[in-house]
Amino acid sequence: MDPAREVALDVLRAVRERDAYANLALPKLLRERKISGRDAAYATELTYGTSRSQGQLDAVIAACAGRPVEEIDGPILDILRLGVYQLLRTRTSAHAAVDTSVDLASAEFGQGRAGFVNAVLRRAGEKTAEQWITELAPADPVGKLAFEHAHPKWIAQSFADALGAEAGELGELLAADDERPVVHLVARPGDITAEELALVTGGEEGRWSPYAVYLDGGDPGLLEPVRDGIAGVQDEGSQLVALALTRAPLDGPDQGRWLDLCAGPGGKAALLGALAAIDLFTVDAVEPAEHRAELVRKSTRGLPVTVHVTDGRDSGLTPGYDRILVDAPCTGLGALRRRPEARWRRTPADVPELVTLQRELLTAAWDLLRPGGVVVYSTCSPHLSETVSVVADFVRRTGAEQLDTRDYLPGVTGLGEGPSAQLWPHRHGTDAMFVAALRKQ
Ligand SMILES: C[S@@+](CC[C@H](N)C(=O)[O-])C[C@H]1O[C@@H](n2cnc3c(N)ncnc32)[C@H](O)[C@@H]1O
Repeated sequence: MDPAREVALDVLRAVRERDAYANLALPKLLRERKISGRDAAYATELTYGTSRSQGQLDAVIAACAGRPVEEIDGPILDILRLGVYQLLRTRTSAHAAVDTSVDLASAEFGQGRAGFVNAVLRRAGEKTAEQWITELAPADPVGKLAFEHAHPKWIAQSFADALGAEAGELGELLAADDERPVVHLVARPGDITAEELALVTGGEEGRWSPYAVYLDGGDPGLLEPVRDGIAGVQDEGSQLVALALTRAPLDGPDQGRWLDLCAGPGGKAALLGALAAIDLFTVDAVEPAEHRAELVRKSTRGLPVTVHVTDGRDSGLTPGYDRILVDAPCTGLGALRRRPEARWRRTPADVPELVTLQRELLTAAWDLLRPGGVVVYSTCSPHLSETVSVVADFVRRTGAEQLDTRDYLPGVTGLGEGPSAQLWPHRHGTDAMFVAALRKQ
C-alpha cells in the first residue's frame, strides 16, 4: 500500500474518532513515518482536501450508496471519502482511486466491505464533479454556492450576512477560503525591518502591515530570523489588529500601560510588546490556560510583557490601562483556511456561548480601562453575532464612543461601511478578522 494514502486515512480517522486537528496530526505522522517529498505533498493534499470537502463528498457517497452516511461505518466512510475526493477533486486516475480504496478496505475489513467500497466508488466515478454538483446542490443561491465550495450552509450564510450589500462576492470568498494560505511573517519592530526580513528570507514585503513579509513556501520554522525570535509567523490581519490598538487616539497622554486580555498563544502580545518596548511602555498579558500562557511567555521573551495566568473576566489586575486588546475566543470562522476540518466540526450552537463570553470579556476590559483609554475588540470570525452585535449591544449599555477603526488601518481598502472594520481572505489575503475600537468617555 502506498504511504501517502495510508497516512491520509489514519489522519482522517483520528479527526473523526478523536477530534484530532488534521494540521497537527498530519505533520506528526509524516515525521514519524519519515515520509517526505512528493509522498508528503500528496498525503497533505489528500488529507486537507478530503477534510475540507467532507459535506460535498458525503452527499455524493449517500447518493451512490443509497443510504445516509450516518448509516455507514466510520472507518469505511473514511475510505469512501478519500476515494471520492481523489475521483472528483484530483487528477488521480479513476482506476488508481478505486483500486487503492478497495485494497485499503479489503486489507482491514475483508472482501464483503471491499465490494461495497468498489460499488460506491464506481458509481461516483460515472459523473464529473460538476455533474454531481448540478445534480445534488440545493436550488437556493447561498445553499448552492455553499455546496459547490464545500462549506456548511450556515457558515456560508453567516459570510453572506457579514458581506451585506457585497454578498455577490460570496463565491469568491468561499473559493479563497479553500486556498492554502500564503505564510505571513512578522518582522519584530526594533529588531529587523520587513525590507530586511524579505531580503533574508527571499520573501516579499506585505501589502498592508509595515511589518509583514509573504513567504512563497517552505517551513518558516527553519528560517534563521524565526529561530532567533526576531521574526515570527503571523497572519497579516492579526498584525493589523495589534497595530490598530496602538494607533487609535486616546484622550490625554499615553502613560504606557497596555493590556492584552486574551493573549494565548501570544502572536499579538509579541507585536504589542515589541512596539511598547520602543517607547519604554509595558504590556500585561492575560491567558487562563497554563499551556497557552507558556506559549505567550515564549513568544514575548525579552520584551516588556508580563504574563498573568488568570481568567480575563476576573483578573484582579489594577485598573487604569491606556490601551486594552480583547482578541476574544470565537468560532474561528474567519480562519477556516488554516483548519481543514473545522468547518464541519463547528455548529451554530457554538455561537451563543461564545457571545456570552465575548460580552463578559469586553465588559471586564472596560472596567480596567482609564477614562479616555481605548479598547480594541477583535475576532477571527466575521459572524455578525460575534462582531457587530456584540459591539452594538456594548455601546448601547455603556455609551462607549465607537471610533472609525478604518482610520487606524491606513491604506487598507474594502473594510466595509464602518465604524468597525472587517478584513476578508478574498479581498485582503488575510484571515477574516473583525476589529472595532471603542473609547471611554
Ligand atoms: C483568539 S485567541 C487569542 C489569540 C492571541 N491574541 C494571539 O494573537 O496569539 C483567544 C484566547 O483567549 C483565551 N481565553 C479563553 N477564555 C478566556 C477568558 N475567560 N479570559 C481570558 N482569555 C480567555 C483562549 O485560551 C485563547 O488563547
